[in-house]
Amino acid sequence: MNTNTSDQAFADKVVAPETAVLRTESVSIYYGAFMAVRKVAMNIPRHKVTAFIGPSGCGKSTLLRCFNRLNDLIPGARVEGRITYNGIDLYGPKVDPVEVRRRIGMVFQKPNPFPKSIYDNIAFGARVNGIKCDMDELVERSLRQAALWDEVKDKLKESGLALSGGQQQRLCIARTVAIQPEVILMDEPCSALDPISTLRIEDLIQELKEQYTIVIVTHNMQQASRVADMTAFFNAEATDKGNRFGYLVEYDKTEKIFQNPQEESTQQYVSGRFG
Ligand SMILES: Nc1ncnc2c1ncn2[C@@H]1O[C@H](COP(=O)(O)OP(=O)(O)OP(=O)(O)O)[C@@H](O)[C@H]1O
Repeated sequence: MNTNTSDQAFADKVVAPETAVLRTESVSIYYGAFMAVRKVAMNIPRHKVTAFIGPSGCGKSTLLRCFNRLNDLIPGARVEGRITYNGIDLYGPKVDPVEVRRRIGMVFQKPNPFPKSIYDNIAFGARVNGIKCDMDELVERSLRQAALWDEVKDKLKESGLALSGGQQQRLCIARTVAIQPEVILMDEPCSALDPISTLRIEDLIQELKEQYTIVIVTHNMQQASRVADMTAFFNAEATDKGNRFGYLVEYDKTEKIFQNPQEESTQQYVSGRFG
């Protein structure tokens, strides 16, 4: 196990702390007594795409969910160590998790539009989050940002559920950007989509990073190499009790992870030899 990746000084060399939006300091994550993720120290840079890769069960989604406190909703889940967002302790006593989720949005594996019109999919979330503006303008701007406007502009009153899977996922991205977050977390956003829809979402991710910081979990190695500026490789290791905990093996520029990784296990994983 690479001990550097639990060391803050090392994390600060990979991504300078002043350029980081999110920062984990020796973060371990538990479900009850089970430690799912062990001692992660990493900085997520602003206006870049960071990919989390690694075999199933190594804790990628668990860590991602902690970035917007979605794990709070799972009984028994808890975080040890510190996660900061723009220098503020995300789990501090004065921090409102609802506000955290407004600033740090999430797009899930399976597109999950509301059973409402395309228009209301965007307007509803914006209203609930107290955004007061010209709603027509916000709907158009968000759909344009999600590269969906041209396909839906003539049917805004139709159900979001009537769209194709790829369109639904772009609608979910439009809904997320409408709330004007700073960070967008994506948990395998293309795994339920066909290759063409996948490429559209990947193009969209490239455009969105101009304005947002993106963290994406993906099992698709080519996707990570295509979209991510930084890549974190996680793996799982067995404990004496037979449990497996996830840990960060290596985190660096995507090019380095794919072409010249430091750790042998990273090399094996990115070349498809395990996982
Ligand atoms: N709600 C939960 N309650 C208890 N254990 C959980 C829960 N969610 C995840 N785990 C456990 O935490 C560990 C990490 O799971 P997680 O889903 O974060 O991994 P992952 O790397 O994202 O996997 P995958 O690539 O398969 O999605 C696994 O052992 C999993 O069984």
